[in-house]
Amino acid sequence: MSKRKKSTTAFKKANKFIPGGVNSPARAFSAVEMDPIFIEKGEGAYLYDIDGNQYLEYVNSWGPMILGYNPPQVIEELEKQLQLGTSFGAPTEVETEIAELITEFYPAVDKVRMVNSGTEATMSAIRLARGYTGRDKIVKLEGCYHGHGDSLLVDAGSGLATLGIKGSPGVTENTARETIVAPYNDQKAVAEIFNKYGSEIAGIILEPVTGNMGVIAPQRGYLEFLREITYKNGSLLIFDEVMTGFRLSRGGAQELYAIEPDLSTFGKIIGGGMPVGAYAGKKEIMDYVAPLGPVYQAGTLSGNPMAMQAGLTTLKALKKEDVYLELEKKGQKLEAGIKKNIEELNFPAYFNRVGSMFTLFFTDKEVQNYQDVKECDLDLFAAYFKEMINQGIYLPPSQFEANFISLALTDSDLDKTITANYKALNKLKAEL
Ligand SMILES: Cc1ncc(COP(=O)(O)O)c(C=O)c1O
Ligand SMILES: N[C@H](C=O)CCC(=O)O
Repeated sequence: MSKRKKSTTAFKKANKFIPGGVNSPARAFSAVEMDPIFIEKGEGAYLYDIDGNQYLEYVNSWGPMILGYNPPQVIEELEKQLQLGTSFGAPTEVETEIAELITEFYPAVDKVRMVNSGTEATMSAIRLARGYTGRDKIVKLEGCYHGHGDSLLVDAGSGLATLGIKGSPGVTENTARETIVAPYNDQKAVAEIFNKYGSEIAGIILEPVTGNMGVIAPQRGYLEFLREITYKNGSLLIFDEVMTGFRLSRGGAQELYAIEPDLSTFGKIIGGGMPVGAYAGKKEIMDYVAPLGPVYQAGTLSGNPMAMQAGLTTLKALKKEDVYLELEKKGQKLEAGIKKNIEELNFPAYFNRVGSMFTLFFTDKEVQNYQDVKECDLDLFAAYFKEMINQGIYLPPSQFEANFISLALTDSDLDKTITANYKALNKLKAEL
């Protein structure tokens, strides 16, 4: 890998004017003790930095770029919209079109409210759950990340897990007290919380398949259990599908596991690479939102036409018949290759994958919850990251994140990744 001198200079300058030099902590490369790489452009499965280096990449802008970078059909629609105007603060037909398309694939969804980020989506869903049930408490699961809304910044994954931040100053004790945390995949812990607080719980929010502590699938029966206990206690089940929506299947994790939540949140893919979020659910609950209902939520740029066009075009591309089969095939190939490497080298690593999301955990144990991820060898992860990036493979720079497979990846890209993975593990094995 050639030098990254320009990135280093750009990072130094950015640090003068931007806290930590980045506009989101997950980008800072803190856990891998490197300077972040400054990007010039993306094309298909590749990113190009300002020094002219090319990277085969698995971050997908943290999930949205399922079609790869710069998909021509999305660019074309964006260019058309650009000529018409970038924002009107008034309704456009494309907002209804995308909402209708979402309801087509999500039987649990009758109505959709668009916002500008996943954070806004989960924040608004929590407010709605509280307003609708007339209750204050929320249950969240350890290691799940739902953006940076106050109520959900407790034992969260992603950047907070990467930086070892348990909560955040600025979130009042009273707010944090209303959020009760349980370990992921632990039915007993949730049952105990409902035994104690059942009638006070507005809802439980979770990533149905986690990505923000790395990829972990729900154990058999776990989501069914959550559905039943919320139903019995009059609480809402909220699936945060910001990452998994239109990613694990067209109908997200709720289709994959055949569970209908009361509220769903979306983001990432539904904006096709433009800033977006959405919360959605059955008519009865969604009609509780203003202007029909008393729960207030608004946004100057909500339903922004550029974001809606990029999102709608992306979702239309994902309607094609074999798209998810193709993603699954790519996932299977990568999984088989990496697992073979681990086995051949007898390397202490554990591979989790659901559809086009995967994580290689640096532990010899099965990974089923946040505690298991925290016990991974994070130094070994950092060393692996460096070996991969030096071979031109750009992975998420934290053990507490998911890798994403895009449709732009070719067989030869996947072979290249498997070979790089072998070389990296082989080198690290010699140093263990
Ligand atoms: C599952 C999940 N929920 C919510 C969010 C917050 O989304 P955003 O970063 O767009 O605010 C993210 C990602 O950051 C996420 O992965
Ligand atoms: N894991 C986060 C979202 O999915 C990463 C994005 C961010 O916080 O910048």
